[in-house]
Amino acid sequence: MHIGTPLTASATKVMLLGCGELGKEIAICCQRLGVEVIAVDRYEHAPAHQVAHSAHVIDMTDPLQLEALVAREKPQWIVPEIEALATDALAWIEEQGLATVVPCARAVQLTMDREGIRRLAAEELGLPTSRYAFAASREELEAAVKGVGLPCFVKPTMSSSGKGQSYLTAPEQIPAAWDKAKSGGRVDRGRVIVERRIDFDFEITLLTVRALDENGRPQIQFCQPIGHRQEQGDYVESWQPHPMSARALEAAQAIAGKVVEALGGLGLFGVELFVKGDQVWFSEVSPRPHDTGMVTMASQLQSEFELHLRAFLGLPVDTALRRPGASAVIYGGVEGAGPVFQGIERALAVPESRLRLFGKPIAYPRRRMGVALAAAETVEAARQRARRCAAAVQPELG
Ligand SMILES: Nc1ncnc2c1ncn2[C@@H]1O[C@H](COP(=O)(O)OP(=O)(O)OP(=O)(O)O)[C@@H](O)[C@H]1O
Ligand SMILES: NCC(=O)N[C@@H]1O[C@H](COP(=O)([O-])[O-])[C@@H](O)[C@H]1O
Ligand SMILES: [Mg+2]
Repeated sequence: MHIGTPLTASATKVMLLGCGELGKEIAICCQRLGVEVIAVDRYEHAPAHQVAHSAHVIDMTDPLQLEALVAREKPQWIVPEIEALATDALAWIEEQGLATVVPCARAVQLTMDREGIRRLAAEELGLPTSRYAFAASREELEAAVKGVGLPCFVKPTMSSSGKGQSYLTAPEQIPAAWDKAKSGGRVDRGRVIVERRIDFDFEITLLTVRALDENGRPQIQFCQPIGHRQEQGDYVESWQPHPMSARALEAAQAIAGKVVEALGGLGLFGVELFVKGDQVWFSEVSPRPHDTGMVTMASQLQSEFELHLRAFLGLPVDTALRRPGASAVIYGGVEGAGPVFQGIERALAVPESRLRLFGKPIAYPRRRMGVALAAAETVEAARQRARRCAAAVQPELG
């Protein structure tokens, strides 16, 4: 392929829809290859806005605003980075041949909506998932919870990072769960999914890359499994590789391969799986780099962000592990504008550690503001280092 110089008529242009921590790293990878980055998000000074050639603030769930911006900027590639997007507009843009949606518009439409991806995985592909049902009112939710059984999770159909999610152990919790899903998701689509809780030993993200091989044919490759720990539906710590039995790994790769092949397009996908013994369940999949996959910046030859970019540009990819690694989340802790971070010297004194402070302009207690990364001889040592590094960083209001 040819890469045109940024800001020239022949520029290779990528439009990022969503400019959080994941988008910021994609933008940096684009910059390194001389690819022009148009960064779009719902608020000003989002992390990727700060490292892009141009920045826009629009309501990305409004199809008209999205279509107008694409018509003006004429990117070759559109890279969705967040769930809350007018995905039908992306399908229209792709259909009109205006831009290539990464990995492809259908994959984005299906995965950004829990109903689309769950029905594809369970009903069309026949993959093992938790029991589930959908509901569009409080009364339907009551029936859905009864059908699925307790304990269960209630989640808005369009959300991420645990937003609007509730864990139910008793029927009395249903009204509050409905209200939380309506008000706490990234977008209120009026529908929720009820999922029976899976009693797993551990959960993993299997980063799965669909990239062109040397003959120009799409081929699937896997990264080593990433283990992670979640609190309130949001990841707090991840590590790679996560040890698992050969049979479980084989089952995990088979599930991830089927889902990604069915979604299609070129790019990296974060396939979330639950594992108990040799048994594996599909949970969900992101059509883009995954938050738990930030660890790959410490553990792999090519990070998940570089892999995503290389894959959709049609460039060679290498999913090899470099060294065991871990990541630990740094939360806002405080609430307000212009947070500053104390303790950086102490944090970076941890061997083989690195920090990513995202530059989000506003902090709130449970907002992810940064991540500590570390590598070591073993996963356990890397986890300790990442945790130590993260714990040393103290966000404060400036
Ligand atoms: N059916 C389930 N059984 C057991 N645990 C679950 C189930 N659904 C969700 N969880 C727990 O909650 C976490 C978050 O759920 P899920 O991934 O669906 O939310 P999310 O909002 O999409 O989060 P993210 O954007 O971080 O992936 C899971 O990683 C898992 O720890
Ligand atoms: N699990 C999905 C995920 O991690 N998404 C990441 O969080 C950002 C939103 O953060 P914010 O809510 O703090 O603005 C998104 O833009 C993306 O980078
Ligand atoms: Mg998830």
